[in-house]
Amino acid sequence: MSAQFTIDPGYSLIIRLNANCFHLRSCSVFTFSEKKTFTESRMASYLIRARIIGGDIQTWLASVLTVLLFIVLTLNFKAIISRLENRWKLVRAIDKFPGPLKLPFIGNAHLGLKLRRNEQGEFQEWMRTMVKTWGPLFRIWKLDKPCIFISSADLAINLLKDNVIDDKSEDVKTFSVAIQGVGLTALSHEIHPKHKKLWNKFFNWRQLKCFLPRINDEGLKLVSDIGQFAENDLNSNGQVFDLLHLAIRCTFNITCCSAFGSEFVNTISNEIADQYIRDLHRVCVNLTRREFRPLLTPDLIYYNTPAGKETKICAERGANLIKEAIAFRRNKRKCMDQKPQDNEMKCFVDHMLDLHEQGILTEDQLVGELNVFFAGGVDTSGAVIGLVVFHLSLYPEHQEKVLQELINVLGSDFDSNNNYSIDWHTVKMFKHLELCIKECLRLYPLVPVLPRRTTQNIKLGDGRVIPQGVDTFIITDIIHRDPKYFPDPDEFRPERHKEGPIPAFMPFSFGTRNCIGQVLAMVTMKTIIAQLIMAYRWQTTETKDSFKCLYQTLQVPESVKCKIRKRVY
Ligand code: HEM
Repeated sequence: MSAQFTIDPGYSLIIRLNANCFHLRSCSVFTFSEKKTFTESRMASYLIRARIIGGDIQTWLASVLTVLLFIVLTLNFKAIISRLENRWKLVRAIDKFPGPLKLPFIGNAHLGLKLRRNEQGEFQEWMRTMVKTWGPLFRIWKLDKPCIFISSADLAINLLKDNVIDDKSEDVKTFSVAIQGVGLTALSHEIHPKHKKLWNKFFNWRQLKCFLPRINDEGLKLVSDIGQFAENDLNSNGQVFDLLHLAIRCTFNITCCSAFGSEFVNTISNEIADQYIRDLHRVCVNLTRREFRPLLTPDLIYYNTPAGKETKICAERGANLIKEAIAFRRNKRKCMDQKPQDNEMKCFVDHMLDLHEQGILTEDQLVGELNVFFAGGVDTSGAVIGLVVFHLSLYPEHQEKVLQELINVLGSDFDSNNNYSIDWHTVKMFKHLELCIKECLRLYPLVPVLPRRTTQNIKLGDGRVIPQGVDTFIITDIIHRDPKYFPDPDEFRPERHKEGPIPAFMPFSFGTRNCIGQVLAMVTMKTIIAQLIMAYRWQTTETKDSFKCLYQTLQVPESVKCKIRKRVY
């Protein structure tokens, strides 16, 4: 006799489909409006129906997904295997280079935790210790990403010359996104050449010559501004002041003028300019720190930390200034009868707006390129002016030599009112000054680490390979003190550059990603320093050992404490 089941009205028969491997809510429901009695065989037929029309929507979805996943996995099996194989090859290739013990999942991320929290020197010390411990070619695992650090001068020269590390490392790209400045510095090696050509059209001699009068004016303004600190009495104690900020403020105006035109410079108050300089500094410090703490890599984590929030605010303020400047120039162009022609004083924004109007640049690219130009020009030349004046104060014999050269070159242009202006022709004749600038850039390269990425597999002499797509950092700071190329490397000896270019000297880098602003920077630095040296006799209260640089994206002096006395001719 078969068993019987009774179900009252309103009750449901729920049949669970245990066959389902996902253990989802895989049930079939039969609801009855009147009392029902089933025999065992009838119940079995319900069971079969339930299996056939099978479960609810999730069950169907899960089954479909399973099938799809299966198809995708089968089709991509080869790709997955080849990815795993590539990863394995990459790990094997990178681990042939020496480096600290790597931990599972985090690699060497824990090393960043050891960095001291002070800004000055922490990364330099870290870098020097690593080079001492692991040699001129070592690797670091930043979470799962490998990085190769190079401080061998010969290898660096070859890599830069052969243009095989012409992409930019991940951190440059992150940096550019953070400052809303995805421009020339961060572009991938595929599109970079096209944009460099666009920039090069602007950076020609004729164009740069047009900026000299403005550079002269800003230099004279600086000379006049620091007049308040000058001592006339030979023996009295002069007032000590910090030249660094004033010099950066001067190059801020020069960059602003070459980027956006002199009308826009005149609309910028001291507060806004100072704020921009401070913001740029904070962003550089914060983002460099972030690079050394890979656990802060995800934006979601970083931008919720105090440093991340500060970075965002500072970067946004900077980008807004650039957008304001573009809007200002657009309005100005609307009011102009004629746009400036090529042989007239054209600022960088005009050049870029022309390209935008021709459909060559998008609005984002326009903002990005101008942001890079501005950030690239503000902190750089100003910091080096401070650096050079400090060294000329520390080594009075070189200050005297520079002065004699200036007097010889400028001749009758050099009148008693200090109303001299330096032209394109004379600036090239400041030879000893140029040697001093080069020697300062050797001892304190402004970009102490060149952050690149390999664009192909690079086979080294000993058979090891740096695979394509690996972040590669060239430590110019150490290369510039290689005794093979620079005997007595810690000595300030400008004459070492007299014989012509030294291959391991790379303050502006070389190859396709070299500094596009180097001529503008050199002309600016030479003009301003010449004016400062002609107007005043410089002394410093610091010593070679007490002088400190901040070592982050850029290596800039912490301060340049000086005393000056007006020169009488
Ligand atoms: C003393 C002053 C300067 C120094 C020492 C300097 C140094 C450098 C270095 C070393 C690089 C190459 C980084 C690399 O190889 O990865 C570079 C790139 C660059 N610099 Fe300068 N720079 C200076 C001034 C300027 C100025 C005044 C500007 C602009 C107005 C500028 C704009 C740029 C740009 C746009 C790049 C990227 C070039 C590219 O990727 O093709 N720099 N600079």
